[in-house]
Amino acid sequence: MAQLSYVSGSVGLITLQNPPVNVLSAATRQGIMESMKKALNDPKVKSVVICGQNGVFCAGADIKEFGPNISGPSIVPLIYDIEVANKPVVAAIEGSALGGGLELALTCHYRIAHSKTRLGLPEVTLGLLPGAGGTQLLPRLIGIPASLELITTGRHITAAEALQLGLVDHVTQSDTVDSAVKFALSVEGEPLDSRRISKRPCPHLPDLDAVFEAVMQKARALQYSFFAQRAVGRWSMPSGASWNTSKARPVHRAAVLGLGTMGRGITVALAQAGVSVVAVEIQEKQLNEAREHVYATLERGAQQSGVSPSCANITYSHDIQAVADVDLVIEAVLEDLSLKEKVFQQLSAICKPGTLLCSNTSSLDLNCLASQTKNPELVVGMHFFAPAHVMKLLEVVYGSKSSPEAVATAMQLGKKMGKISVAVGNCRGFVGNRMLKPYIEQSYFLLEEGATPELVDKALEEFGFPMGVFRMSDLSGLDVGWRVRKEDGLAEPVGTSGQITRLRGGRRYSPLGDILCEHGRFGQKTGLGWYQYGRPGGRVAKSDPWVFNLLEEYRARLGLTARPIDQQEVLERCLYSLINEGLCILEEGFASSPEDIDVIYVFGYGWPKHRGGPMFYASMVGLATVLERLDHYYRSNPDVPSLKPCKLLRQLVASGSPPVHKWKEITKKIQNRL
Ligand SMILES: CC/C=C\C=C\CC(=O)SCCNC(=O)CCNC(=O)[C@H](O)C(C)(C)COP(=O)(O)OP(=O)(O)OC[C@H]1O[C@@H](n2cnc3c(N)ncnc32)[C@H](O)[C@@H]1OP(=O)(O)O
Repeated sequence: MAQLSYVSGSVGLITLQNPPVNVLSAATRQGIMESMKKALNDPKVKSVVICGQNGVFCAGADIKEFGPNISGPSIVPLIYDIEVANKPVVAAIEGSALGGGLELALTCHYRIAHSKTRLGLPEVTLGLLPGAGGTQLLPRLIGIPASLELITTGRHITAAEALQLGLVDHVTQSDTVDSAVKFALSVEGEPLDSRRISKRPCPHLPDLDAVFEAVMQKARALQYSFFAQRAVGRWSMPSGASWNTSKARPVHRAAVLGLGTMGRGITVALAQAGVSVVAVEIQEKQLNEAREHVYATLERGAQQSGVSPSCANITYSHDIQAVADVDLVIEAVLEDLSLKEKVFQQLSAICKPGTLLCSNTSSLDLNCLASQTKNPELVVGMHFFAPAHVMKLLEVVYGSKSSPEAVATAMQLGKKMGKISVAVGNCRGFVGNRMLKPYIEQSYFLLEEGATPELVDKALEEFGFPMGVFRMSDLSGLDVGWRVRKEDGLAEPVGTSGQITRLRGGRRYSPLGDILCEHGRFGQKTGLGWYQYGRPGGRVAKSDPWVFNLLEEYRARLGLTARPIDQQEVLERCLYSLINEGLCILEEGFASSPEDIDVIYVFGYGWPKHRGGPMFYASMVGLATVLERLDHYYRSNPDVPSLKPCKLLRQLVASGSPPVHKWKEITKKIQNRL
């Protein structure tokens, strides 16, 4: 299970031999112990290299051995013997060094890693803590903050990151064992005291309490998120109706109308949930493409999950009459009010009595759609997020006439589809997209004032978003928002000369996004947006000098002087304006609790889970701080209403900034007064 051989005259090479990933079984530990003893007692051996067979160093403890009766030698004396050895011991790390495998490497005096190696302490993912020295050695080598992060998340890191952290001494692209042997030869006879990690002092941190507090905050945010996720299932409506008092109807057969990207994803999600689906698309070509796409997606999903595909659950039609006998219809046609109104008139005439009519609209007024039907109480929004069969979030939107039973049914169906469903009121953009508006608006204003897309995205990505606002906009398509702005009468042609106006209806407006669209730059789909992607459909964002020139010319045309903008300003302006909008939504009663908003942001908009969500984050930062910063920015930007702190924020601060779960009392008081 571990073999000692001799190489290059004076190097004892110990090879772990426990395929496939050289776990530290009893026999392997025994083998390492005996080989080590032999090598250290052999006067010919001046240094030792430890490596793993078949390109893998060691994946840690043998998980199969876990239990009350572990046999074989304990790991602790084994690692102690390596560290106190009077000959240099070098770990030749390739493949994986995980858990006990990394701890074994940490007891060696030097670590040489191949560039493709992954390292980590994943014990936490198995409900354990590193017990073979990792918690003591790692902080002494790479410091407390980085160690805490690795130990509490179990994250695997690359060799490059390990080198940067000081976890390994050298990274090689060539043969790892050869490199380690050469390295061992070069350090033979050198003093080893400074190489014994356990002898090093733990690095002193002046702000140790703050570091631990930050970790505790993360833990609090994750615990909050856990309960928030469960709380949203206990939905309620301003009328007082709730999950407690409303019964969902069974949905055995559903229809999806319109088989574009969203309709296809919804069809897949329904079929996977075991619901029989009638998929309707009036355009023959689009219908055939959708059928193939849905089939392929279901096949792929079945292969991954090991269950049989649910294609038999779906029938396709190009005739809207096919929806006549379903229990529920989800309309997913183009985002065009007059088209959707017509569809709702037709559905109301065709469907059997009692059929629930749902719209996947992301922004249109649900009441307008409901007013086209004979039974507006049966109309609700089911706002899915793309790709609909993957994304966890579903906003269930109730209009002014939606019945509690209709909401209960949509919530229940969402649950059956594996979604985290949140019931929200019918305001423009509902909850998620409404809050996104000031966030995007601020990012444009920051560009006007001197920032670059890179600077803004970096700040947001370091905060924890998977993508900054510009990268995200490029991914979702810049033309989508442009179409809405044109319909709203906001986007006007800018051209290359003449006056650019930055005011619309008395409030500041940035036409930067419109200018990009006028140049045909719609984001990844056209290969050009805020970044360049090499080709239409390209995924890798690269800085684009064209955008920098555009920003310079734009500022010059408007007489704006670029100023330095730091990450803190980016975060404060983008995040606090988004938070402020969320508080307005609570104040107006379109979301029933801060947890609803937080769950929407974590599961639909990439808000980092360890920061709880925008409402929880605001309470962590301190509501008084958020208020003070918004006041500050609003004073210097009085034409930007989204920076004006809302009544609820002022009221919360005046009430001593209570914790999130107590906000409801204050929201109720404000709503009663309205
Ligand atoms: C005495 C103990 C001293 C100290 C104790 C410290 C605590 C620990 O070490 S806890 C264990 C920590 N390690 C892990 O969590 C690693 C888990 N493994 C992996 O992450 C991956 O397997 C991998 C090492 C990254 C390799 O991935 P891949 O190449 O995709 O192969 P797999 O199919 O996942 O694995 C191949 C084969 O090996 C089995 N296996 C992997 N790790 C372990 C393990 N730690 N214990 C037992 N078995 C392991 C895996 O089940 C596969 O086996 P099959 O029979 O083919 O299913």
